[in-house]
Amino acid sequence: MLQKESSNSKKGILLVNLGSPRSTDVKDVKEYLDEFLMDERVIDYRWIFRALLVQGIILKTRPPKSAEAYKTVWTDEGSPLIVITEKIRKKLQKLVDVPVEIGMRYAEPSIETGIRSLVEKGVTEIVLFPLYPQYAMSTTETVIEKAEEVRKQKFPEVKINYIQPFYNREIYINCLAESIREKLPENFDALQFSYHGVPERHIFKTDPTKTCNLNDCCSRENNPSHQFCYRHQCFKTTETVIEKLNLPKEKVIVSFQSRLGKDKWIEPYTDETFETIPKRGIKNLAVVCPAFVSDCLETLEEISVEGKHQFTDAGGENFHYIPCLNDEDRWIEVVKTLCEEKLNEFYLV
Ligand SMILES: C=CC1=C(C)c2cc3[nH]c(cc4nc(cc5[nH]c(cc1n2)c(C)c5CCC(=O)O)C(CCC(=O)O)=C4C)c(C)c3C=C
Ligand SMILES: [Fe+2]
Ligand SMILES: [Fe+2]
Repeated sequence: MLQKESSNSKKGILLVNLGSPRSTDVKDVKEYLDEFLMDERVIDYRWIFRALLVQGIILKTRPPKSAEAYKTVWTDEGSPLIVITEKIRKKLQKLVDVPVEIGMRYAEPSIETGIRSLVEKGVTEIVLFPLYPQYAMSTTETVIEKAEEVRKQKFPEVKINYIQPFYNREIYINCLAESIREKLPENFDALQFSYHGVPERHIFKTDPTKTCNLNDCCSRENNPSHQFCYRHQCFKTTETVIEKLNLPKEKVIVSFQSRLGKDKWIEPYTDETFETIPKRGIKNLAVVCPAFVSDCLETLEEISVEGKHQFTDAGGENFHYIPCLNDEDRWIEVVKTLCEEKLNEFYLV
């Protein structure tokens, strides 16, 4: 179906996610954080200042704390993020007749490892799928930059076609809405959409129009800045999902989690929201994290464990975490459709 008989080229799919440390040992967590935070698209300071902050400050204190957090979510098979990405791969592989591999932006299996595995199977044309619904410099952009660097240096004969952020694709929104609908508790006072945050500066930096003011601009229809505005894309995801769910806006909260450092990140902050909403009468809360397609440290520990404590300590009664899409069959169908669209584009060029 997807392999063209007459073509000499062989196609393949690479699913790319963020990546996790090799193990929960402090030295492995340190190595992972070093690679992650020294990425100029994550901590976007000049090299010398980034090195001073990351190697001089963060890596001196954070690794043991992060390692403890990872221990609370680690499974016998390994990091949830990698285990779930591998499950997605296996299910997708059953539905398509081209090889499917995974690659992580940080640590192993790396993007290079993934491309190499495909090349060893004879693949010359790759559809690379960054598994992030919304665009961010620290996610989609860094994945594409890294893959291009690896391709040019190690596999110049290979072509790569990139799947773009899919927050505005109806098939994805329908899938997410259905998944949430099935998991919502019968009674809840509010549904909170908690997205991973980014520093405000990142939004300004990637705005080609230099018009986004991080305010009403992000919610306005048809603004050319939206293509690279993570904040807009998170709001749009929420808006279209709640429309499908027929939920009134008054019952919905949007917030941004996981901030790091002293810079101003996009607001409101998830942890502060958990601590203030019980006082506004919200005692029964459902929470979903649509910036992640697979559960990971940031959902399983920061939200389901820490977030629940923050909410109940502040007077909240019931905290219901709604898992990510993970390897749900309807999500695998969406992954397949998005990959097939890009595989077919190879035939058009
Ligand atoms: C939408 C996805 C993500 C964005 C945007 C993002 C930006 C971002 N993250 C950090 C710092 C950290 N993130 C950490 C973990 C982590 N981040 C994402 C996704 C996004 N990050 C995921 C899926 C995970 C979990 C990985 C896992 O193994 O499960 C961590 C490490 C954990 C910790 O020590 O807290 C850090 C650090 C920055 C600075 C940033 C944007 C600038
Ligand atoms: Fe915006
Ligand atoms: Fe992160």
